Amino acid sequence: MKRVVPRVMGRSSRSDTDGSPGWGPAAAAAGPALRAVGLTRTYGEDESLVWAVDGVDLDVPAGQTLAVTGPSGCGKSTLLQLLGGLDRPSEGEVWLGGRRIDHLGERALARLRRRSVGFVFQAHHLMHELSAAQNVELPALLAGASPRAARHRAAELLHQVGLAHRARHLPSELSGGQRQRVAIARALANDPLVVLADEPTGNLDSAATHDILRLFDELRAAGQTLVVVTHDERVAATADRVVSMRDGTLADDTRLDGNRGRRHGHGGTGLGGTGLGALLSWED
Ligand SMILES: Nc1ncnc2c1ncn2[C@@H]1O[C@H](COP(=O)(O)OP(=O)(O)OP(=O)(O)O)[C@@H](O)[C@H]1O
Repeated sequence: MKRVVPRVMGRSSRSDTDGSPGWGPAAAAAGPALRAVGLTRTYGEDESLVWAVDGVDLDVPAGQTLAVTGPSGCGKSTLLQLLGGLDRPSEGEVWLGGRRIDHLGERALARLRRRSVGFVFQAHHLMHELSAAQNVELPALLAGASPRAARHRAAELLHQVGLAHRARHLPSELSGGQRQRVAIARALANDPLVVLADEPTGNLDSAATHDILRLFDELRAAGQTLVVVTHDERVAATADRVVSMRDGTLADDTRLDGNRGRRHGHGGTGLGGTGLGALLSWED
C-alpha cells in the first residue's frame, strides 16, 4: 500500500498564509495552536441574557487532540465556533497559531478560516451536486490552489480516508459514515492548523462511528491539532485531553495520555508518522 504521510505533519512547509507579519510557521510554533483568554459569549439581554460561554481560558498546544464534553446547552458548540472564528466573542480573545483573530475584519477572518481551520459538523454539509472528490477539492480551489493541485490533494485525502473508489460518487450515493469521512477529508484539504469537529459521530451508527474513531486516532498520531465536541465517550477517549463544560465554564480538564489504547480498544497504534491509511483496511 502506498505510504501516505498526511501533510498535516507538514506545517513547517506552510507558506505565510496571508502575508501578515507574525503569521506563519514561526508564529505557529511559538505558542499554542489555539488560545482562548477570558472568552465570553452572551446571547440576548436583560431577563433573557444567556452566558453561553463564560470567561473560558484555554490553551491547545500544537499537535494535541482535545475533546470537549458536557451536558446539552453548556456551551460546547458556541466555544467551538468562537475558536474557529465562525462567531465573535462578546468579550475575551481568540488566538490561532500565535495570531489574535477575534478582532479581524470579516474578509480577513474568512480567509483565515479557509486556510487555517478545517471544520467537521454533525451534518456533513457536503455540496449535494458535487462528487466526493469535487467536495474535497473545493476548499483548496477557494484558497487559490491550481485545479491540478486541488485534484491531486483530493485524491490523496480520499485515499487516506479509504474512499478512493467513491471519488466520483455524489453524497447521496454514499453512506452516512462515508459522507462524514469525505467531510473529514475536506476539512484537511488546506492542511489546516486546527481541525474543529462538532459532534462528528452524532448521526452515525456504531460501525461508522468506529471508522471515524480510527481516523481520529490516525490524525492524533500524525500530529494534527484537533478539537472535537462530543457526547460520545468513545470519541472523547481518542483524545489526548478532555475538558468538560458546565454552564459556559470549564469544569474539568483531564489528560488521557497513555490510556487511549485501553480506553477504546484500538488506540495506541504507535503510527506516529506512518500516516493515515497506512494500516487501515477499509471494508466498503
Ligand atoms: N443563537 C442563539 N441565541 C440565543 N441563545 C443561544 C444561541 N445559540 C446558543 N444559545 C444558548 O447558549 C447556550 C449554549 O449553547 P450551545 O449550543 O453552545 O450548547 P451545547 O453545549 O453545544 O449544546 P448541545 O450539546 O445541545 O449541542 C444554550 O443555553 C443555548 O440555548
